[in-house]
Amino acid sequence: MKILMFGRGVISTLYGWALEKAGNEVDFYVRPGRAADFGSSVDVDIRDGRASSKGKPVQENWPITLREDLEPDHDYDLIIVSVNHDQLDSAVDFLQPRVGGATILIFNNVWADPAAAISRLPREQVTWGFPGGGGGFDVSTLHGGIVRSIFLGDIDGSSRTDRHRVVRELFTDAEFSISDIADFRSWLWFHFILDAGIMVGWLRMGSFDALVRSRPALKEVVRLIREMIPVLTAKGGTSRFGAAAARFIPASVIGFAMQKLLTGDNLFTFIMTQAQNTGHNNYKAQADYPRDVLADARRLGVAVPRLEANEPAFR
Ligand SMILES: NC(=O)C1=CN([C@@H]2O[C@H](COP(=O)(O)OP(=O)(O)OC[C@H]3O[C@@H](n4cnc5c(N)ncnc54)[C@H](OP(=O)(O)O)[C@@H]3O)[C@@H](O)[C@H]2O)C=CC1
Ligand SMILES: CC(C)(CO)C(=O)C(=O)O
Repeated sequence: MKILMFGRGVISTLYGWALEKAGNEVDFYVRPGRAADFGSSVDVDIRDGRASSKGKPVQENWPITLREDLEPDHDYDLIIVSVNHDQLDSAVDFLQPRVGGATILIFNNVWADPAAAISRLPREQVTWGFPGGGGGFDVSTLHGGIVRSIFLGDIDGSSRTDRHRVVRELFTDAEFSISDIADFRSWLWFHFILDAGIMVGWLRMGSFDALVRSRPALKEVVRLIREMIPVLTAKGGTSRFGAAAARFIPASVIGFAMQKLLTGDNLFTFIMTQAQNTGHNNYKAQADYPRDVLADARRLGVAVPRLEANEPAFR
């Protein structure tokens, strides 16, 4: 398959690498003028969790093809968009006259209404997913990892199309396993709330390491997540299993489980540590999550006193 990764960010590079190794042709679209900054290869220093749960170490210099334009009659089969949630609008603006016959996979956080966010694209060409991996760039070296699982979801029937099936096959052929999510809009919003809670804790404690070492700080993250769930439902989402668990299981129990997961010798901890150590999550990237949830809470009249009390950390 001929694939265009939109941007040369962390997720697009990780999954572009995996998909090219699986036999696909992969190019990157970058903003005009950026190709020279990025150069013609990436130093990859990652763990590949498809073969083993701890991840097989990979270190290589990977030659890549960057392009600074995209003609409307291009012949890409698939365009994978993985940008920061506040960049999705501009990505859609760019792609709207240039979709051609390609399937678009939106593969990032979304806090807007997903259907509205892509309303300028041909709806039947759009599929939805979310990465399981992550990390960050240290200058031109990519540090992080991919886990075996990726998420593919349904928004308004999008998972019943042939295009969705082709995307599914692409990832399974590349040795990924798929977690299918029926109500992906609620899943995306719950995931965003999780990130918002973690980012408040991270900002307050000064680092991800400090956050995961502190049981009280993790407990506070759980309480924040719990408080934000009504924002998700006020937006029209439903309280899924994760949200229900966050609501009814005591914060101390979830805090304990989070600490076990986030300090353990596992690929997830490794990925988060790489994201932290490379400075991938700068202040803006962290503060955007709780700030956007708070803005919607205020707009929808949902009381979030705990989040408001933490506002100085992310204003
Ligand atoms: N990194 C991680 O550990 C994880 C990230 N995610 C999620 O995945 C998504 C992507 O994250 P990540 O890859 O880390 O982000 P990055 O900031 O590394 O990558 C985004 C890339 O998209 C480019 N881009 C954005 N808008 C445009 C545009 N209009 N034209 C051209 N290029 C554009 C950016 O370019 P520029 O720099 O020039 O703006 C950047 O290179 C986010 O939603 C994130 O929350 C999910 C799990 C883990
Ligand atoms: C891992 C994290 C919080 C930051 O890198 C992220 O972007 C995500 O999970 O959505």
